[in-house]
Amino acid sequence: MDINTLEYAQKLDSQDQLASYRQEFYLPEQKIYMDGNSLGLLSGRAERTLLELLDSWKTLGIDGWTEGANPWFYMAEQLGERMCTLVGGKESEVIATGSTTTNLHQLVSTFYKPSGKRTKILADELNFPSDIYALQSQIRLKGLDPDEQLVRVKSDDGLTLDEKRIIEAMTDEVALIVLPAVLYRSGQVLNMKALTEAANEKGIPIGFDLCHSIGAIPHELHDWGADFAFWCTYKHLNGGPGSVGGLFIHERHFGKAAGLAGWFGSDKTKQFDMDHKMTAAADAGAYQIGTPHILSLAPLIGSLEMFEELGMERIREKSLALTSYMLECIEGELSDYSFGIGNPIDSTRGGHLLLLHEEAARICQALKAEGVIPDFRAPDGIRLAPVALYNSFEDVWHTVQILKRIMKDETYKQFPNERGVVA
Ligand SMILES: Cc1ncc(COP(=O)(O)O)c(C=O)c1O
Ligand SMILES: Nc1ccccc1C(=O)C[C@H](N)C(=O)O
Repeated sequence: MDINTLEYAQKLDSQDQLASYRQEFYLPEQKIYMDGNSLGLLSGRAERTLLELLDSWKTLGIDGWTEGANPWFYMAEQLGERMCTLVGGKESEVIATGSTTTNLHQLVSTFYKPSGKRTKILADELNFPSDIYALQSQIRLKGLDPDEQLVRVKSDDGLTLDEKRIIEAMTDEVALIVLPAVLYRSGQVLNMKALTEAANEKGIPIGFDLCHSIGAIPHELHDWGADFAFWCTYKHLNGGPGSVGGLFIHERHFGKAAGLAGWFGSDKTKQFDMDHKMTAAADAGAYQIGTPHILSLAPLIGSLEMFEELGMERIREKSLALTSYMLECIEGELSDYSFGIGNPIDSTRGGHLLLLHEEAARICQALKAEGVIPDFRAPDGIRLAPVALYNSFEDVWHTVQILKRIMKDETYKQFPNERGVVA
C-alpha cells in the first residue's frame, strides 16, 4: 500500500495501542495541533484535578494545606515522587517546584563555585536563550565577566551538537556544565550518559535542561550519575500554561546548602517552628523556595496518571513511529519545495521535527490559516510535534498534505514573511 495515502495512515491508527488516549484530550476543533512541544493540550483528567483543587479551596480555606484528597502542603513532594520515573531518579531526588529558569538559577547558585583556575561555565551556542541569560547573570553575581567565563560549544551546522566536542571542552578551567537534553530547535537528543560519564570523570558538576525531553524520551539520571536537572511541565507533560516545573538533584548531594534558600525548603516537621536557623529538608525538597503555586500544580495530578499507565518506553515508541511516518511523508510529498530537514533523522531525534525553509515564517502563517498549528523558530524553522498521547497518524498525513497544497498553490505568499509576537 502507498504510504502517502489516507488509508495507510488510518491503518497505522487502527494498529496504534495508544489511540484511545486521544479521547482524553480537548483537541482544538477543526484544527490539527502540532505544537505540543511548546504547550501541551488540556486533558479531561488535568481539568478534573484542577477543578477539585478549586473546590478544596472553596470548601476548606486554610485547612486545604493539610486536609482534603490532596493536602496542598505535601503536593510538591508527592508530584516529585510521581515524576521521578520520567527522569530516572529516586523518589527523594525529584521535587515539583519553580519554573525552568528559576530552577536553573537555584541549581547554578548551589553548584557554581568558581575558585582558582576553575571558574568557567560550559554551555553551548544552541541553548535556549533563557538558560544563557540565567548563566550570564549567575556569573555576574560572582563578580565575573560572562564574556570570559561562559563557554559556548560551537555547532558545525547551526542545528546539532557533537558530544565529542563538548567533552573536549571539559577542561580544568570548567567549574560547571549545563546542557539541554533535547535541543529546542533541531530536537537532537544529546547522549546524556556519555556526557555525564566524562564530566564525572573530570569531577565537574553537570546538569541538564529537560524541557523538551521530559515526557518525550526516557531518562536514567540517577544511574548515569547526573548531578542535577530541571524542566517545565507545560510541554509534553500537559500541565497547562506556566504549570510548576521540576528539578532533580542526585542523592549524593543531599545536604548541600541551597544557593537560594526559603522556608519551603525546610524539613516539613520543622517549617512552622518559625526558627531563624533553617533546618533544610534532607532531600530534593530542600531546593524549594517559597509557597508552591498550588493552582499550577493541580493539573499535573491528573495529567501524570497517563504517563504512569503507559510508561515512557511505549510513549517513546509511538512518538518515534509518528515522526518516522512524518519524515517518510515529507520525503515522498515535499521534495519539490526546497525544504531542509533540521532534525537528526536517526533515533537521536526527540519528540519534534524541524523543517527548514527560507519562507518558514509565512509558511507557518499559511499552515495556521489552514488549521494546522506548528510553531516558527527564527530564522527559518518550522517545528512540528506529533505527540504520542493525542496525535494520530492521520493528523500527520493531513499536515503533510496541507503543507504540500500551500506550497503548490503558493498561498503562503499572501502572508508577510515575519514572525508573530509569540512565535
Ligand atoms: C529548553 C528550554 N529552556 C528554558 C525554557 C524557559 O522556560 P521557563 O520560561 O518556563 O522558565 C524553555 C521554554 O520556554 C525551553 O524550551
Ligand atoms: N513558555 C512559553 C511561553 C509562551 C510561548 C512559548 C513558550 C515556550 O515554552 C517556548 C518553548 N520553550 C520553545 O521551545 O520555544
